[in-house]
Amino acid sequence: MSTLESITDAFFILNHEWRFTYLNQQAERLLQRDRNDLVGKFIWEEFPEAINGIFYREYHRAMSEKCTVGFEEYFDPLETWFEVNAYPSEEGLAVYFRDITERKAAQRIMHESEERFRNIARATADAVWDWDMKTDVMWWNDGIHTLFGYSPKEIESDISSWTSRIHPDEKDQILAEVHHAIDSGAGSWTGEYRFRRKDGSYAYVWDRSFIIRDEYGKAVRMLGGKNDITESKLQQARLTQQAELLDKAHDAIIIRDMDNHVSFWNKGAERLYGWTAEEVAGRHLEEFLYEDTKGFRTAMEELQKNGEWRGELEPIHKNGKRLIIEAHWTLIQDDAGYPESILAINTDITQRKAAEHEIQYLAFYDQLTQLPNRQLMLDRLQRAINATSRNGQHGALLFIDLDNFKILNDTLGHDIGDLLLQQVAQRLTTCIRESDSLSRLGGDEFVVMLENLGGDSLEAASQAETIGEKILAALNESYSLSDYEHQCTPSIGITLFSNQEHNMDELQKRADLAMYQAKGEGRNTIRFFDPDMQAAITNRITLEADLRSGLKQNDFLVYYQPQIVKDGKLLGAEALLRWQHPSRGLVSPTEFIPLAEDTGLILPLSEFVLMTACNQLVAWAQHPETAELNLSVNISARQFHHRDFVDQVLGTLAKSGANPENLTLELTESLLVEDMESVISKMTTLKSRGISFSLDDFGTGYSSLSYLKRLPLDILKIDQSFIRDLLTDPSDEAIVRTVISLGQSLELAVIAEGVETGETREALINIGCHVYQGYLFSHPLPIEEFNKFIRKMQTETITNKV
Ligand SMILES: Nc1nc2c(ncn2[C@@H]2O[C@H](COP(=O)(O)O[C@H]3[C@@H](O)[C@H](n4cnc5c(=O)[nH]c(N)nc54)O[C@@H]3COP(=O)(O)O)[C@@H](O)[C@H]2O)c(=O)[nH]1
Repeated sequence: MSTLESITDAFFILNHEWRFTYLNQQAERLLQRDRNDLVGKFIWEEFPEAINGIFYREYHRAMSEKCTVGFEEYFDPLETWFEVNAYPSEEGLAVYFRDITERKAAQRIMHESEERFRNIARATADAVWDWDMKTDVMWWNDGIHTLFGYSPKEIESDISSWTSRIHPDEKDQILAEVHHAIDSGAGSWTGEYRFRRKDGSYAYVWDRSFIIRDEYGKAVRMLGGKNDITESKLQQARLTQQAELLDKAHDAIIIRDMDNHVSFWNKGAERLYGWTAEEVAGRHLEEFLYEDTKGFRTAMEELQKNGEWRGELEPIHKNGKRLIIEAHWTLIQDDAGYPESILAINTDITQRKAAEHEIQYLAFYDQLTQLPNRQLMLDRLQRAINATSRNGQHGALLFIDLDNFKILNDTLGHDIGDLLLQQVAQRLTTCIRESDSLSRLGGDEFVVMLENLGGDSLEAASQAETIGEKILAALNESYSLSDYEHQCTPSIGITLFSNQEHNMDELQKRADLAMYQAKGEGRNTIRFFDPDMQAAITNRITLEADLRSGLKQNDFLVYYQPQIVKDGKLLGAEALLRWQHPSRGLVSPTEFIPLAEDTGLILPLSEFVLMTACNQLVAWAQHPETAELNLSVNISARQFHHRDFVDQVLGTLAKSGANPENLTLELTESLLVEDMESVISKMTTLKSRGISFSLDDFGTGYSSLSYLKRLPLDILKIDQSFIRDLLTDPSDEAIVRTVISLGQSLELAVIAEGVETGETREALINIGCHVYQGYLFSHPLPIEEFNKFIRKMQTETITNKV
C-alpha cells in the first residue's frame, strides 16, 4: 500500500457493495474528505451528486462488464474536473483519478481563441494559413480560393501548399528568411514575394505571420495571412516607369505617398535638392526639405481639395541654401478613386526669382544710396494721396536739395560727391520715422514723405517743419569725406497734401517750388509752398511764351552803360539787354535772364546782344573819336558752356568785322566752377584772338585764388553790393581794398560797378580803383542816347582842356 501512497494519482478501492475499502492520501486531498471517515462508507451515500452522472454509469459498467473505463468529468460539488480510470478487480473496483481542472481551463481558452481565429480567418479577405509544425498540417481559409483560385481539395494539406507556390526566383530567399525567423527565436515574420495562382500567373503578396512557441521556445506553430498587393505594385511600377522616363527631365519629379513619404525621386530632384534617391527613399518630405512647413501644409490641403496644386514653395537644399521652386502637384488615385500617391513636378526658379528681384531692385532703388528712387517714390506718393481721402489725415512732401553740391562735385571729383550723397542719405534716414518714406530723385535731390500728420493743416505743417528742422540740423553737421572735412547745407521745400486735393504732379511742383524759394532766400533754410508761389510759376509760364514771341518779333534792344576812367575819359560801355515788351513796357533782364537760361532761349538772345555789340564796335570804328571805345558783353553760363561758343563768338566777330581788341566778355564766377580745363581752353583760344575777359560780380561767389591764378583774365569787376555801402560798412571797404590789391598783384584791371555818388568815386580813387561804372555817370542808355553821351563827354573834355 505504501506504493499507492506515493503515486501522484489519487486512488481508492470499492468493494462489490460500493463501499470504500482504501483511499490514498491524494484521494483524501482531492475528495476533500478524511479517508478514515470514508472507509467502509457507501460511495453513493457519501457522494450522492455522482449518482445521476457519468461516474455512476461508468463505474457500474466497469463492475458489471468487468471492463476498464476511462473518462473526464466535472464534479460540481468539488468544482473540479477529474480524469478517471477504473479497473475491475477480484475485490471490486480500483479507481485512479487526477485533478485536470487547470488543463481543462487551458484547453477551453485554447479552444476559444482557436474559434476566434477561425472566425476572423473566415471574415478576412486575406488568405489566412495555419501551419502546425509538429504535424506539418497546413490549414487555409477561403482566401486561398477567392484570392488565388484554389478549391480546398486542390490545395495540399501540408507546408508544400505554400512553399511550392512561391515564385522560383524568390523561393530560396523567402524560405531562408522563414527559417531564420524560426531558428532565431523571432515572434514574427513578414515578407513580400510572388505567389502562384491556380491559372499559373503570379500575384504579388504581402505575408504577415507570427510564430507560436512552446514552453521551451521551440516553434510549434505559425499563423499568417497574405494579401494580394498586385494592383498597387503594378500601379507603383507604372508610376515609377513613367517617372523614370522623366528621369532625364531637367525638373525634379517626385512621387510620394499620401503621408508624404518619398517613393520616387528622379535625377532632377537629386540635382535640385542635393539629396540622392537612396538618401530620401521612404523619408517624410518635411523631415529634410521644409524648414517652414506652413506653406507646404497649405499646399497639401489645396491638393486634397482640388486634386492638384500649383504654386511656389521655398524648400531647403541639402547644403542649407534656400531654394525657390515652382511646383505642380497632382493627386494620383487608385482604381476605386481613392487618393493613393502624389506626383510632384518641381522647377527651380531660384535664379529667375533672384534676377526678378534684382530687376525690381534696379528699377525701384537708387544704386548709390540704396534708397527708393523716383519711380518708387511716385508710387508711394500716389498711395499716400489716396489714403488721405480715406483717413482724413494730412501728409507732407519735403524736397531736399543740397546747396552748392555741384561745386563740391566739380572741384573734388565725383567719388567725393558720391560719398557725400551716401552720408546725407544715412543722416536723412535717422531723421524720420519708420513709417515715413525717404527717396533719392537723382543728383543731390532727396524727398521725404510724411504721412498721418493729423487732420488739422496747421498741426500737420508744424510737424513737417519740425522734421524739416531736424533734417536741416543733421545735414549741417560737418562731413568727413575721405581726407576732406566738408560743410554742406540743404534747402528744403515743403508742401502739405490731404483729401486728394492735388494730384501727384502738382504736389511735386509745389514742393520743388518751395525748395527753390528756400534757395532763393539764401539757402540752408526751409520754405513752405504758398499760393503766391503758384502765381509766380504761372507768370513764368506766360513769360516764357512772351520771350519766344519777343524773339520772333525783335522786341529786344541793347542799352549801353558807360565805363569811365578816373580822369573822366570814356573807356567804353557795358552792353545790357532790354526787352521792349508790347504790354509791359521795358522789362529788366533780372526778370527774364534766369528764365532764358533755364529754357535755353539765352542762346539766341546772347547771339543777338553779341552781334549788336560787334556791329556797334564796327560803327564806332568808322570815327576816330569812338574807334578806341571798348564794349563789354555779358556771357551766361549756358552760353559759355555751349560746345559752339568759341566758334559763335569768332563767327560773329568775323561776320561783323569788329575788332576783337575792343571786345570784353564778362563772365560770372559760377560759370567757372564747371569743367575748369575746358573753361581755360575756351578763354585761351578767344584771348589769343585779342578778346579780353572780365570777371563780373567779383566777391559774391567762391572767389578761389587757385582758379583766379589759372584763368587768362584781364579785369576784375567789383560787385555793386560792396560798392553800395562802401562809405558806411567797414567790411565792404575791406573787401574792396582786398579785391583791388588782388587785382594789382595779379596784374588785372579793376572796375567798380554801381558807383552812384561822387563820394563813392572819391573813396575808390583813394583806395586805388580807377575805372567806374554806375548811375553817377549814367544809367544804361539806348544807342542814340549813348552816342549823345559820348559827344557830351568829348565836348566836356575839350572844354576842360581849353
Ligand atoms: N547774360 C546776360 N546777362 C545780362 C545781359 N544784359 C544784362 N544782363 C544781366 O542782367 C542783370 C541785370 O542787368 P541790368 O538790369 O541791366 O542791371 C545792370 C545795371 O543797370 C546795373 N547798374 C549799373 N550801375 C548801377 C548803379 O549805380 N546802381 C544800381 N543799382 N545798378 C546799377 O547793374 C547791372 C549790371 O550788372 P553787371 O552785368 O553785373 O555788371 C545783370 O546781372 C546783368 O549782368 C546780357 O545781354 N546777357
